[in-house]
Amino acid sequence: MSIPVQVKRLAHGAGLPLPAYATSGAAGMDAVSAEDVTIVPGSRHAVATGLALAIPEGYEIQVRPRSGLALKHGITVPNTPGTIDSDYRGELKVILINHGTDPFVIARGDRVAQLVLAPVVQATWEEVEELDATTRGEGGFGSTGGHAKL
Ligand SMILES: O=c1ccn([C@H]2C[C@H](O)[C@@H](COP(=O)(O)OP(=O)(O)OP(=O)(O)O)O2)c(=O)[nH]1
Ligand SMILES: [Mg+2]
Repeated sequence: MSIPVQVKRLAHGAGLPLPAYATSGAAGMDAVSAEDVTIVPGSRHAVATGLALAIPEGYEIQVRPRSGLALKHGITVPNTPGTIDSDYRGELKVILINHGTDPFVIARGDRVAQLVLAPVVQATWEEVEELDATTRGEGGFGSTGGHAKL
């Protein structure tokens, strides 16, 4: 299933490929950098994509890390999954952080993250005095234990 999403190339995005699915079953479209930039160990950068979007109402785009960059270079998205709201018309940027030991060199055109289109359900609060009882109750944060019963 696919739905149309409007995309506008900004001036510095000219000539770059649009985010694309690498295979027919890919969940995410790989987005490319519109800039040459080096991220030194421990630092962050909002990488320009040269793109602005109009995502249909009722959907969002999630910005997720690429596992290859995470495994090989310690490069990830600190706010993962980044949220691109349907009403955002500014430039889509990919925030990256270098958890590795070496400077990470990005060249314009490098695929830096993946974009996943996802449906959004908004909540309306229904405030109550009492919540229903459950088996879990207030237990959380490891309350069910950690070791599998072998
Ligand atoms: O990785 C990201 C995350 C966000 N955005 C843009 C699109 C999104 O719609 C907007 C706001 O993002 P978010 O709500 O995560 O940030 P905020 O810190 O809450 O800022 P704001 O007050 O603008 O909502 O910034 C990006 O381009 N890349
Ligand atoms: Mg916000």
